[in-house]
Amino acid sequence: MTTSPSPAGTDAGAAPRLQLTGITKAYPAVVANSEVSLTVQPGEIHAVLGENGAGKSTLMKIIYGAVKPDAGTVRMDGQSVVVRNPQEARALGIAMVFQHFSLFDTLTVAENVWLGLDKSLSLAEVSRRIETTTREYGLQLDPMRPVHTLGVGERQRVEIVRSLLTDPRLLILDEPTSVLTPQAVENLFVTLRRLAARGCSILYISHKLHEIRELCTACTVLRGGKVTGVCDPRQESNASLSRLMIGAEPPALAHREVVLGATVLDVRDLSLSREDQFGVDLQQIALQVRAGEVVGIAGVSGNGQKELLYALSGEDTRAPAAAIQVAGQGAGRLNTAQRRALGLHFVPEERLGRGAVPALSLAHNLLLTRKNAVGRGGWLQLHTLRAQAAAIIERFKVKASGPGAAAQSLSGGNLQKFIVGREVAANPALLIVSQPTWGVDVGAAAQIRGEILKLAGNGCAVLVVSEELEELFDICDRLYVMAKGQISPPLPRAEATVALVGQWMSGLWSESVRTEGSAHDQA
Ligand SMILES: Nc1ncnc2c1ncn2[C@@H]1O[C@H](COP(=O)(O)OP(=O)(O)OP(=O)(O)O)[C@@H](O)[C@H]1O
Repeated sequence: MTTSPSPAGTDAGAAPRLQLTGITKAYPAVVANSEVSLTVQPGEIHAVLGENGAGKSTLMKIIYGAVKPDAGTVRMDGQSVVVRNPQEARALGIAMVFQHFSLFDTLTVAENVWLGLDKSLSLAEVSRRIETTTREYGLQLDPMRPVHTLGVGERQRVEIVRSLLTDPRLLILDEPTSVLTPQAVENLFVTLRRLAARGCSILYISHKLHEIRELCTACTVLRGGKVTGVCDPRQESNASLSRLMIGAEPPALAHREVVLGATVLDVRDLSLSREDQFGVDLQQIALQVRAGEVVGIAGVSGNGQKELLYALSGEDTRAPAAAIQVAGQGAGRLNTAQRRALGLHFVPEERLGRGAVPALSLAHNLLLTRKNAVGRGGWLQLHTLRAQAAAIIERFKVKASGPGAAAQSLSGGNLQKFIVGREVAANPALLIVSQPTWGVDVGAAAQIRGEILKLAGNGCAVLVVSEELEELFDICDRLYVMAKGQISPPLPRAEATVALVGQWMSGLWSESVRTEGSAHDQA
């Protein structure tokens, strides 16, 4: 263990809320943290910034007692502590919102929150507190909903509310805003500033540089497991933060000429009743995507996107055949494999579980969506699989020990790059992708968006479902907005403004279509 001074350069006075010194953690294939020092003052909102695989999540899990460091010391309020598990962390007043959720699907929101608290409160009291907290912080959440009926954005809200209820002294948020709408992000920031003003320190991981500059007053940058800089993000630009983090600025997206081909996805009058009590009924959905264009679906999660994606991907086969046409064929009743045979490839929003099997190698994970390495008699051509996985790793710059690495050993952003890469590299005729750059760093986000545009340039029809308006504005030629199970008329990119799309997110498109220009933000 070392006793090197804090790198933050903050002056003495009250002891730092958290002080890490010389934290090191090695995995067989990589040193995830190497001699990391980090100091967080009471009431400080401190960003941890770094490219995918830089070691941010590992460091946070060490603070929270979920991963044991090989070396280094942790001090809370000047006292040396050894946090052996999350219970001990919570006893010290440390709360954490994870990048991957740790919720029980079959239980309700209130039951999940209750499980994470000490059991001095009754379930009814926990439900009441959830209602008060969600109201106070403007986070919509029904305590009685079973978690399996929630979209990812809503699940994230459960995790955030669960942490808030513990009244933490140090709150760790690992990419909390990846699936929140701009309004929800603003609400969250109000919450976090209020918490900080009360003296709670916050460690904030995000790949969104403008958020870090808006919210955080200190920032530690990691690269390859080492601290490469400590700065005040308010004094930095997006470009300078990018340089600190990846050594360069992300490349600008190349502008492209859109050459439209035939309609590849044609959804007409698609109505489906919800399959569970808390789902959303799809009502008369109509949308088209032509070869060569990128079409976006904006909207707050939980407005039918999940149900629509299930119906489009073939996980739900209840739609009338003609309601979903893929490449001119009625596909409503086809399963996922049959739709894939028509050229439809799909990237779901949940990376682990639906997008990848965590315990399997990257090479074997290819088998989920492609069969070209399965030989006659069903024998696997392992060398072909490996070579395909290696090509994706290389092309999408996925940080992994190789094609044999288990999906769960990858950092969140690197797994996302691999899954998107797997589907893009399959050269689909129709790519449907949900939250394409969720959790990836600025360099990788630019790369994934570039690959999506290139695919469209080569004649692929692309449908992107995203809660990030900026992303949709960046890559889409047309936009639809989903609200309450319905879909808006298409909106050309040139006519889409944040205010108008915000208004449509509350389902108010018929009014703005009638009284053009009267849009004001009601979302
Ligand atoms: N359980 C594990 N087994 C093996 N390697 C691991 C494990 N957990 C993390 N790693 C490796 O440690 C490195 C750091 O991962 P970590 O998840 O901390 O990165 P990160 O900065 O949070 O990335 P991201 O922004 O993509 O979430 C990566 O190379 C990752 O593959």
